[in-house]
Amino acid sequence: MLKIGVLALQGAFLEHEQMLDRLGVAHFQIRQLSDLSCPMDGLIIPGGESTAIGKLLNSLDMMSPLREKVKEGLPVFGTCAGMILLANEIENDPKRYLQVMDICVKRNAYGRQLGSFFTRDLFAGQEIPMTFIRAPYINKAGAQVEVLSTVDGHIVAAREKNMLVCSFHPELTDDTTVHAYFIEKMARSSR
Ligand SMILES: NC(=O)CC[C@H](N)C(=O)O
Repeated sequence: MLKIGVLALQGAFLEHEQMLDRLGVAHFQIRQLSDLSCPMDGLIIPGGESTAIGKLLNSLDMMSPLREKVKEGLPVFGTCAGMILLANEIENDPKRYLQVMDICVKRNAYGRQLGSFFTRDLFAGQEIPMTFIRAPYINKAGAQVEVLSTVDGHIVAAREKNMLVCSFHPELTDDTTVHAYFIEKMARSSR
C-alpha cells in the first residue's frame, strides 16, 4: 500500500493529511529525524513559514538527510513555503534551505498585506481553484523544469523530475487534482 510522509513541523500539514484521506492514501507525520527512516513513497512539505520550518529542520538535524532523500529520487510535493524550501535560490534573500530544485523563487511575491487571493486557472491543462496566501512565485526555472501553471504571467506550479511545487494551497480547496497528480503520476509510478 502506498504511504506518504507529511512534514509536520509547522504550517498546514493537517489539511494535506485530509486531502490524502479523501484520496484513500495512507500517510504519517514526520516530526523528527527518526521519522525519516520510515518507508515512504512520497513526501509532502506543507505551506507555513519557510523561515520557521527551515530553522526547525536545521535544529532537528533533518536538513541534510531530507536533501539526500530528495536527491535519491523520493517524490516530493512542496506547497507555498514548501516550494521556497525546495528552491535552489530565493530572490533578494541569502537564505538557502534544501536547494534541490532548479528554480529561483520570489517570497511574498504578491505583497505582504494584500497578498492573499483566490482565482481559478489551469494546472496541467485542467482548470482548478487556487488559493494564494502570501505566496511566492517562480521567477526563473531551469531547462529541466516543466511549467504546470502560470497565473498573470508568473509560474505558480512546476515539476522537475521527482519534485512538484505550487505557490497556491490546493489543500485548502475541495479540489483533489494536484494531490491526485502527485500520487498517481509521481508517487505511484516511482514504486
Ligand atoms: N502560505 C505560505 O506558505 C506562505 C509562505 C510564506 N510567506 C513564506 O515565505 O514562507
